[in-house]
Amino acid sequence: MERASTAVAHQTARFALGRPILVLAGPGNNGGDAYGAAALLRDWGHEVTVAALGTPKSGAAAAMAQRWGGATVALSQAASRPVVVDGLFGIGLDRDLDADTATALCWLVAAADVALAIDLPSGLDTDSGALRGAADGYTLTLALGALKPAHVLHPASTRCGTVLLDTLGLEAQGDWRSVARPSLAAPASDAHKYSRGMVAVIAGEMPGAARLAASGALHGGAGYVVLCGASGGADAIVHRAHGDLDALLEDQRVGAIVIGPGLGRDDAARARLDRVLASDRALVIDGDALSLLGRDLPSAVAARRAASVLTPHAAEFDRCFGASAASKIERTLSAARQSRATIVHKGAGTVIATPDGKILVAADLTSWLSTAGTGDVLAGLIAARIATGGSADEAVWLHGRAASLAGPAFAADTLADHLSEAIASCR
Ligand SMILES: NC(=O)C1=CN([C@@H]2O[C@H](COP(=O)(O)OP(=O)(O)OC[C@H]3O[C@@H](n4cnc5c(N)ncnc54)[C@H](OP(=O)(O)O)[C@@H]3O)[C@@H](O)[C@H]2O)[C@@H](O)CC1
Ligand SMILES: [K+]
Repeated sequence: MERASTAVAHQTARFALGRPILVLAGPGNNGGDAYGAAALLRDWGHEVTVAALGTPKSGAAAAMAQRWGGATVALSQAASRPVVVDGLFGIGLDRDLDADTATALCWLVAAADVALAIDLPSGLDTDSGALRGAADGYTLTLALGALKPAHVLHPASTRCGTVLLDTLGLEAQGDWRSVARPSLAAPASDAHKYSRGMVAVIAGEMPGAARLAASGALHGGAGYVVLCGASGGADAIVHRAHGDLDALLEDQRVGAIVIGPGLGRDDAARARLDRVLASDRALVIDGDALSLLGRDLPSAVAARRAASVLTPHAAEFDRCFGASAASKIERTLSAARQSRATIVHKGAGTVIATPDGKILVAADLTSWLSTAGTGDVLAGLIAARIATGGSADEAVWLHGRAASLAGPAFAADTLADHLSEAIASCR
């Protein structure tokens, strides 16, 4: 707590630039950090007011309140100040903020020029990222010890402002990371279309979706893309008939296969899916393929010899793994272990988990991605990265970057056109 309050005081001083500071102190150790920071800031010459909610419950927090030693006002009576430091609740919040607390907090944060949250904005559920009365408008959140799921999971992450981490010298190593810009090399000087990575996309009832996936693969860096079961367009994608499926599955040059976008859910689709699942090719399983398998998916995929990547959105995830109140991070990790597959759990805040327990989170994806067809492009892009020796998280980063480059209200058809520029930024 000494280290936490010192870190909070330093960060507050950097942003306050001499302006009056209001510190909000709750009853737990988050409040302890707040009292300690208030005492330091006062000792450094800042004008500090403390608004208290309840009285400190732990010995450490009580000691910090004693160190402050000055007057406190009740939260409900606090006047706004240009700088507000929120130390009401952190990771110990276990129920919604009551209405009076939420109202006072929202008003004080909105009225401030700078609002800093200690560890987390008060009123966020740490593990699930749900809102439990939190205010909007924080400038920054100083995460203490380690990042928590609420810092990256939607909707909580949208309330944090800029998140800074102070590890406080603790060994609280998180088992997850943020998806980061990958380093991608240009193809080797002797590369040819097959060595660059060959991707096959299996089409079905709605060939447009499969074509989007093929386009994602082609523009995502694959050297050769086959679209199986859809007729031609004027591009570099090679078209094959459904009758060629078995030959494709035997072709050792095929580095990854996409199945699901526009596949359909009839008997023919199911038969194709079963043949593909039985192959020893790396698979990206998306859309209709996930829905066709439903609750049989974990065992069907776990039995495969080759790598599988599953790309469900929230409803598909529930369909395959069942609904649960656990956090998106926990659920995705458990699903990856169960199915022995990499899971790209899409949504506002995409969570990626691998069977060996690696977790990556992409928090800051543009909300313009929420349009039909972008998931198809992602499925093809993942296949391209895998076929070229890369990983699903590289594809998630490139997809997010291409979406940012595409600007507002883009159509999925044009998303792949921005992948070249996204890849160019990965040297
Ligand atoms: N752990 C570490 O390594 C470090 C932790 N550190 C700091 O400690 C913080 C965690 O402290 P914490 O565990 O005391 O929890 P905290 O968030 O202060 O609140 C719990 C209190 O609130 C209460 N309460 C709960 N919900 C409520 C509600 N809706 N409305 C009203 N009351 C509610 C609950 O009591 P209850 O009423 O349930 O009996 C309890 O009294 C952490 O975020 C970080 O800042 C750093 O100092 C250094 C390293
Ligand atoms: K807080």
